[in-house]
Amino acid sequence: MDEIWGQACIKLEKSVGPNNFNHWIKPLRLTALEEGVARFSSPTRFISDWVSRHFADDIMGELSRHGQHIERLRFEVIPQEGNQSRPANEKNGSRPATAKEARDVADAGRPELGAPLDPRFTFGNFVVGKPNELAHAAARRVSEGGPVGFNPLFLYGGVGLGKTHLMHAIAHDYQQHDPSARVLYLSAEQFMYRFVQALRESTIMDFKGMFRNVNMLMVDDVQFIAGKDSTQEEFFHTFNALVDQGKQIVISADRTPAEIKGLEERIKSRLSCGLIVDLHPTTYELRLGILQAKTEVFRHQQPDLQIGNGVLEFLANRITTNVRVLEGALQRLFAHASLLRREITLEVAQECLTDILRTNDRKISIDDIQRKVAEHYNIRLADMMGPKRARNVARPRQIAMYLSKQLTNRSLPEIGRRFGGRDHTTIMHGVRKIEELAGEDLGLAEDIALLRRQLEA
Ligand SMILES: Nc1ncnc2c1ncn2[C@@H]1O[C@H](COP(=O)(O)OP(=O)(O)OP(=O)(O)O)[C@@H](O)[C@H]1O
Repeated sequence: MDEIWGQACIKLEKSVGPNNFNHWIKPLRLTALEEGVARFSSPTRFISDWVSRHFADDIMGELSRHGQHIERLRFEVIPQEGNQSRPANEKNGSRPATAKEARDVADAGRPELGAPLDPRFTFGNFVVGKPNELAHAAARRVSEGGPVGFNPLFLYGGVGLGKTHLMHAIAHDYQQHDPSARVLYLSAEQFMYRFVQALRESTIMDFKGMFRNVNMLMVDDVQFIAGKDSTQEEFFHTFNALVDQGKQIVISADRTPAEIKGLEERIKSRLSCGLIVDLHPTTYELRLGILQAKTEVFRHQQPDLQIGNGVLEFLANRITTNVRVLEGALQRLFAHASLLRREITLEVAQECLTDILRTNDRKISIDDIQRKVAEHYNIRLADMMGPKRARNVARPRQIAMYLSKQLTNRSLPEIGRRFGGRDHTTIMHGVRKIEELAGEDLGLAEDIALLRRQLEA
């Protein structure tokens, strides 16, 4: 049995990755193979549930490749010593989940319990620049293992700036330095989900055992547990138990611990004990660096990819919100280029990314639009807001309404207010009218395209 399982394990470690393997599959023992059923012993129910949900196909496939025809897995929980006892430094028991927590779990349906690591999120693929150099250096230091002067490492920053990427990179490298190390990475939402599930299924000791047995715990988006009292409490105990054992903790959030409303003071102070570093909004240079690096990778797969001069610079200039959007834009351009087998020129990029560019364009204001349109049609700026209904005034006003809708993030009522307190239905009518007319009148369509280009320049 041990030999068959040993051989299957060699393959499984490759197919599910070392982190998943060490966490979930390694603790299992194959005890019997009979009538299409593989029987295992597992130290906790948590592990067996997880394995049957996530890795059953891999295991059955692997065993079948070794001459066994396996259709089902069965688990018997045989607790290892210490798993049933309450951890020594745990003074409080677990509070029952609050109604809100139970509801959140129910609302989430049946979310994935685990969080596999993304193989693309490595240090090698992380572009370092001024805004993220400190976070990167701290992450590198933690990933080397050994005693680290700061625990936890708390990474924070706005959406899509690389927090998750850095956390996965830490986990990859840490695991590489010590392949037997157990790294547990999950989002705060998953932490809550697992906690509530453990309460419901009376497996809380397994839950505690699982979390206290890791070498490194990484919790992403910790702001999620704000206001969730029982989860916070459990998190607090887990945190303390690990820190007491000298285990490294890495946390991420969208703001500093002090700024997370609804987070208990004692947790805020614990989270602030280590090193708090932020990922600043990207600069033009960093965005360009990221675009160049990603283009380089893509060029390896598709050597004939042609990107015209200035396209990457244009994207770095115009898409300033977050790296995820920047990546999405680039992916779309690559897909476009490989389908049409055409060089990506500046014009192609502009056309292909109109929607992304539009929502990213914060620089265009309704004021700019009104001014530009008034100037173009030679009417007074005041006529944009005024009541005149003569066509030579009303039409440009509608064009300005249309462009305001297209080029800014303003809602119809907001646009209405900026056009002399008009109702949102008037704005909607104006927008539709222009869409309709532009479909029939080439001159008007060209006028609009010209205005748009001038505004976007
Ligand atoms: N410096 C960087 N170099 C290369 N890729 C980056 C960099 N920063 C971010 N990315 C990429 O941008 C995308 C978004 O990053 P990530 O998911 O890590 O953001 P996040 O800060 O965790 O966002 P959220 O707040 O939404 O969780 C990922 O695909 C990531 O690889």
